Amino acid sequence: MPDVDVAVIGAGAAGLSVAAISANLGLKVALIERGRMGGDCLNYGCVPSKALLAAAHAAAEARRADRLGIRLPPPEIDWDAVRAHVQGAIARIAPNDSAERFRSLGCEVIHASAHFLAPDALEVGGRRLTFRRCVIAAGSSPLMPDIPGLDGVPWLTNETLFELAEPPGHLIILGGGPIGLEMAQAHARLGCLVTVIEAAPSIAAREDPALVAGLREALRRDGVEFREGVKLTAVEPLEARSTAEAAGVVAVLADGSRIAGTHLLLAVGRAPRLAGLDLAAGNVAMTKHGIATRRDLRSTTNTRVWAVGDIADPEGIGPRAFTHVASQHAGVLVRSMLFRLPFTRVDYAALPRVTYTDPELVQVGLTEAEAQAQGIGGLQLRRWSLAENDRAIAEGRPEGEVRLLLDGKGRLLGAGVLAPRAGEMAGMFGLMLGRRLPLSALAGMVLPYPTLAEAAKRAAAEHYAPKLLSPLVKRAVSLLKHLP
Ligand SMILES: Cc1cc2nc3c(=O)[nH]c(=O)nc-3n(C[C@H](O)[C@H](O)[C@H](O)COP(=O)(O)OP(=O)(O)OC[C@H]3O[C@@H](n4cnc5c(N)ncnc54)[C@H](O)[C@@H]3O)c2cc1C
Ligand SMILES: NC(=O)c1ccc[n+]([C@@H]2O[C@H](COP(=O)([O-])OP(=O)(O)OC[C@H]3O[C@@H](n4cnc5c(N)ncnc54)[C@H](O)[C@@H]3O)[C@@H](O)[C@H]2O)c1
Repeated sequence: MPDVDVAVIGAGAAGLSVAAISANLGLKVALIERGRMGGDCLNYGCVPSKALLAAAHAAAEARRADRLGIRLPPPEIDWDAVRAHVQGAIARIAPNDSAERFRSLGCEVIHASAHFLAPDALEVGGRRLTFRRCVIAAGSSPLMPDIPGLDGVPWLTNETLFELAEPPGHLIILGGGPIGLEMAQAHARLGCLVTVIEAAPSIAAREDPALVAGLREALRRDGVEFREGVKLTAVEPLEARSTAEAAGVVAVLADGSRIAGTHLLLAVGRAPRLAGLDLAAGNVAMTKHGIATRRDLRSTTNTRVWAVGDIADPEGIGPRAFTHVASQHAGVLVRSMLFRLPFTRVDYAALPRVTYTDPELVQVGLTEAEAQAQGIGGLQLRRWSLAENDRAIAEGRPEGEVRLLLDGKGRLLGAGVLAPRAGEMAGMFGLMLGRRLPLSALAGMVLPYPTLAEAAKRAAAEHYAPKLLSPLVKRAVSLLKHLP
């Protein structure tokens, strides 16, 4: 008999969900974590980043309150108190992810590193643990770019950024993806100088360029400097010239320019945490993106093994590093691994992405560029500007836009939004795309007035407006008016 029914490697968002469901269904579960319970999202990712952004947004709100007739003095940033807020948010959520909670659910929680000994056995803290099924949920870590000089300078990643005892004087951020952009705005609004260096021609290159342009402008207003489409060729240490001056880093760019900063944040993507798992001993195939799985998240080479969360590389669609993907994966695993239901597959067609800047950038489904790359013809775009949304006007924030992408038959392919708190609209688009609802469902929805989400409804209604006001319809109405 194996020691456990399910061995879960990693207690981050993905591993915790799988362990909780398996234990609740009465299975014998070992949950193995070598670091902090809760993984990246709780300790070094979503929670601290959103808590820091909340403080930054409060400072920005105080600075721009005069647009509403409220004059406030410039906000004073108490860095220690901001850090206490960030750590307090983590501490408040931590009990949900704690070893105590998972023990109370019936899991054996083991604080150790796990690696494979055989296709049905792990070594965990010097002990051989045999399993019926193993779920690899070891996550991802920051990708280390190959930059000359990096060994000789101090640098930060999301694992160390939230522990800074003092605010950075000038934060240089390498990478203009969601981590880079969120942290750029957070630090700029908290009073730091910030420069973002992005090697690709544009920040957030995967997103709709029209919405990215609006976001870039908003971040510039906060004081963020951008260097896009230029590579970093080297980094050099910057010696402090006096005790009053901070030491730091000089970024040398391919165009010859040099940017001197106090801190360097690396935010150039993620790498799967494959090292040390000894996957060969477990007969588990990997790719450079993670554990090679089928679309039901089962290993392509070891039928006892599944992978979830950032480390899973499902064939044909690849990994996605989001906490909501980790929970989607857990749902797939319940059906595929526990209930053995056939035809269970991961599908990202309705997956929302939100960059939690202010305004927030949302994309659900395809962007225009992605649809064109797939060869989808007859594309139509329906837009509604937040400048024409009553709530946005009332709040003095008429900025941003909703962009709905439709196919030739008027079916929704994707939705992009730039607006304050736009993430709150993402679920609505996810439901539309996930359930393949017709566009008329959105256009005919009764939404509370005044809300920002009405901009989405108006964009959808734009699709029907020409038909509704056509000469044929007008003629029909003029005939119908004669009826009693
Ligand atoms: C700064 C930042 C902000 C983010 N913001 C968001 C956001 O707003 N929304 C969103 O959806 N996503 C966000 N993400 C992404 C999100 O954090 C990840 O997608 C999510 O944490 C992945 O969960 P996971 O369980 O796959 O991996 P992890 O959370 O990394 O957990 C894996 C765990 O496995 C452990 N482990 C690894 N190897 C072993 C081993 N051999 N033995 C034992 N234990 C092991 C690790 O210690 C770790 O705790 C953010 C990420 C970052 C970095
Ligand atoms: N709001 C959210 O949901 C959220 C927030 C943060 C992170 N995340 C997740 O974490 C993942 C990782 O985030 P990320 O921002 O580190 O990665 P990313 O891969 O999304 O973006 C990295 C950026 O760095 C650029 N880059 C790569 N190498 C470079 C170099 N040498 N010099 C300059 N630029 C370079 C890339 O072109 C890209 O724009 C995201 O893809 C996302 O899945 C999500």
